[in-house]
Amino acid sequence: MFATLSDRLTSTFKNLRTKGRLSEADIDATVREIRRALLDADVAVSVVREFTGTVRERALSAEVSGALNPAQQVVKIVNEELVAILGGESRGLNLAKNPPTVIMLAGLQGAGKTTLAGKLALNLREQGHTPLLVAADLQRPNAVTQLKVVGERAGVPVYAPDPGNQGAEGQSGVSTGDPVTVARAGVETARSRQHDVVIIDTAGRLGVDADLMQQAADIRDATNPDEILFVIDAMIGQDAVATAQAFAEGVSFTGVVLSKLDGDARGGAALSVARVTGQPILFASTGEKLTDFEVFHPDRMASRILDMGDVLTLIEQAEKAFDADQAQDMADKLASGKDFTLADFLVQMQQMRNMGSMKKMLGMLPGMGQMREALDNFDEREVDRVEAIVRSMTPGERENPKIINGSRRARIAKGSGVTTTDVNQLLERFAGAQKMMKQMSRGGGMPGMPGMGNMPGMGGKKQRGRQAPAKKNKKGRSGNPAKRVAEQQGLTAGPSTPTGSAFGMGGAAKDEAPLELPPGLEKFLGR
Ligand SMILES: Nc1nc2c(ncn2[C@@H]2O[C@H](COP(=O)(O)OP(=O)(O)OP(=O)(O)O)[C@@H](O)[C@H]2O)c(=O)[nH]1
Repeated sequence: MFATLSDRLTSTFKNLRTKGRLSEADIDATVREIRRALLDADVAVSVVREFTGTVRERALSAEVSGALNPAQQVVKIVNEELVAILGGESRGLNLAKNPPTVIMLAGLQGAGKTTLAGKLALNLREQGHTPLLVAADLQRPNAVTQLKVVGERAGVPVYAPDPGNQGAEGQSGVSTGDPVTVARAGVETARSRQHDVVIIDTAGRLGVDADLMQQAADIRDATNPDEILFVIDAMIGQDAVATAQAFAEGVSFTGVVLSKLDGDARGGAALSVARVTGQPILFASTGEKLTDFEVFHPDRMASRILDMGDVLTLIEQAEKAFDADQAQDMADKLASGKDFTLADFLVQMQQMRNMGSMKKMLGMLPGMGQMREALDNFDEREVDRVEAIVRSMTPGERENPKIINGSRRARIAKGSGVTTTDVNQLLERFAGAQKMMKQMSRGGGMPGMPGMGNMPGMGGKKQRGRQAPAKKNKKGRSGNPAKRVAEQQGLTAGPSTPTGSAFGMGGAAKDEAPLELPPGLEKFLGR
């Protein structure tokens, strides 16, 4: 995602001086590089012009402040302007006062609407809503079946016209051939069956055409949606703007969903659409699986583009995947001085797996752009191999790896289909990690990371009482201290994942000094 743009921008900033003042020539040279990088990433020309104009103006008039050196000042400006073109503030879905909330999806063929319908439905269901999917894409022969499959995976019912022309889900009088009638009947069904959200999947076409727009507009008029989400493939490059404008005029959408953000596309659509249409990007689709779905936050996306990581999204995904009680039990166990065992490691690994692709997760850490090659070469199967090795051990061996002698190692290797060297390496690495964990739980801090032992929540002091799982409180603020501080400051928080807490690591405390720049950026600029 934005790999090339990210590399180009970060290498531009690296060349900036960190002392003295930037001359006009320095700023012009930097702005030129930024312009090229954005154009090469397929960002719309009008957006690039506006963006670079503002950055130049602000960089020229920036006061030299004691807190930031000139390079940091430019990065800060670019970061803020990126957030602005990505839409500034993020907003959630507009939910109807009188349910059901009607959400209509629109976009070109293959944009990812049907897939998105399933992802959104799952996401809403997980939040306690009771969505109903409506198959109003009757253009493509397989679209209804596809939505049914997606609905089944998401655990969400689908209202679809009956192929036998008996109507949808046994209802009579619904023609298979009329998407407007199906959409209207779908909303009525949702109302009568008390679904609080209806998601209407509509047909796409290869290109923008009058029929497509008319059909979308007719469905809109028949169902009066609370949200019309325009789904756009982030890989379509410069066509994004014309397509978005056509849909904005044709159906007047209220929000954008970027799909296929996982591709190594240049990603220009992401950076152009919100600005050009004036409508916010609400969600991002980042893969083919139902869980490859994110709420879009302009500030976090800007942070990723500038290789400053996206630790908040990482934390949220961890919160979803991790069992808070299990994590707390682990923290308690370590704080009481007990060893972290291979059985614990297995549990941790399973929870990590629930978070999805390791590569994607690692990519959200600050500075990972500089390790892209290593990341690209990261073999997800390595995790499978490690798990297979641990699973081939007996419970006794997992509790006490010291008993694993030569013959046991050979047996484990055979059982897991690896070599004895692989088993040896894993045991060595594990012994090192176990030692580190012990040191941390005694308050010695993390080896090689001076001062971390003094961080709040770190070290051997047992936290009093059970820590509440990192969920939002009644005011909608995060229960996670690091996240709460970040929310208050509008910044990306330092690492404090449930895995972290499982290892006895807390996060930033509430009374910590305010950060001026996201931690990733500070690290990147060597502050
Ligand atoms: N890599 C990737 N593939 C995606 C993503 N979203 C959708 N796809 C794939 O893109 C293809 C088209 O997605 P659909 O959801 O069928 O698109 P659609 O907009 O409903 O298409 P029509 O019904 O023909 O209008 C499918 O193969 C999906 O698996 C994504 O975020 N990342």
